[in-house]
Amino acid sequence: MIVTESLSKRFPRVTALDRLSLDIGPGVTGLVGANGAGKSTLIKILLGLSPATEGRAEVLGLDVAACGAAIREHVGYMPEHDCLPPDVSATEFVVHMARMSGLPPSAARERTADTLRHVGLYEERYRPIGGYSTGMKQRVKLAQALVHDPRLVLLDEPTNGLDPVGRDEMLGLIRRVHTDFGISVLVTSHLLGELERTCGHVVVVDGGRLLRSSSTSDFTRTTATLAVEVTDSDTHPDGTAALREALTAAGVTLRAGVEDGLPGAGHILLLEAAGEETYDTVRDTVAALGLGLVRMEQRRHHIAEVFRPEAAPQPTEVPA
Ligand SMILES: Nc1ncnc2c1ncn2[C@@H]1O[C@H](COP(=O)(O)OP(=O)(O)OP(=O)(O)O)[C@@H](O)[C@H]1O
Repeated sequence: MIVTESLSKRFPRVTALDRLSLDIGPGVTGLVGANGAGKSTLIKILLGLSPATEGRAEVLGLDVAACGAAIREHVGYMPEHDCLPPDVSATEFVVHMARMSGLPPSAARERTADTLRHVGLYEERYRPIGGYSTGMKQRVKLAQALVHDPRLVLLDEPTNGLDPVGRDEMLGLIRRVHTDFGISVLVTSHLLGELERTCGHVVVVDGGRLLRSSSTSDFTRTTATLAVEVTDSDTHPDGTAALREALTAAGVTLRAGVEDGLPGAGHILLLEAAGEETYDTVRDTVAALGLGLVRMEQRRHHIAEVFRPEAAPQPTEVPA
């Protein structure tokens, strides 16, 4: 779907992309990176809207330097920033975008109705966009990216500004773009956690460079950490120490580091989650020691760990 070879983009004061080589196949792919990592710059180059300084890129087999218009015929784009006219309705705007993509009037109206229904805006479709919530505006932006039935959509921070419920709804819609319509998706975010749930593949960029590109399952396997907190008991006045010892003996790998900022941070053990069996081992070990299990949860990954792999909690030898 997308191939880049040593792609660079230099602005006078900053290198936004630095020899980035990617090969992204069909499906839903997440492009994750902190603000300024180069995500929007990459998207603009892929759409043929901004020339690269060096290197090359192909989208759907078309060279971005020569075939921008053809690429935009088959690729939908949801920009990051609010760019919607406040005085027109969602229907008017999306029909207009469909017409701009070359659809005849009747097809444009039909596709607009279908697409607005898909994104959950059917009831409000005749109201002016200016009165919409942030979530509704994001849906209009998604609808206009889908209306011309593209093969691929590039979604730039579609969950920006949304509350947790709005985020989940948007992520659900994005998954359905692929499952219901077979459209491939490249979606950017600065939050690794939300992309892990949505994407089959995750690409991480930092400072315009590729940090990592792998399937989400590989990613989760190598970074999954379980946080476990237990109570003390009369037999084990330091329940955490007793559990640490017992889990080490049971072959569970403990990770260094503490869960800063959480209540009872010093009493939380971090473990490498090797699979479902780790949950069973922890539950059985806690029960065998007669301790109370306060929490056992998969720790949300912190983006800093991915950007600075050396800062990630490493498996550690814990003295028995
Ligand atoms: N037109 C431009 N002129 C100069 N510098 C630019 C331009 N566009 C982007 N940059 C710089 O390039 C770097 C990458 O920006 P880019 O917008 O691609 O990052 P991003 O990962 O999309 O982050 P964000 O989500 O904050 O937009 C930043 O340092 C940005 O300031």
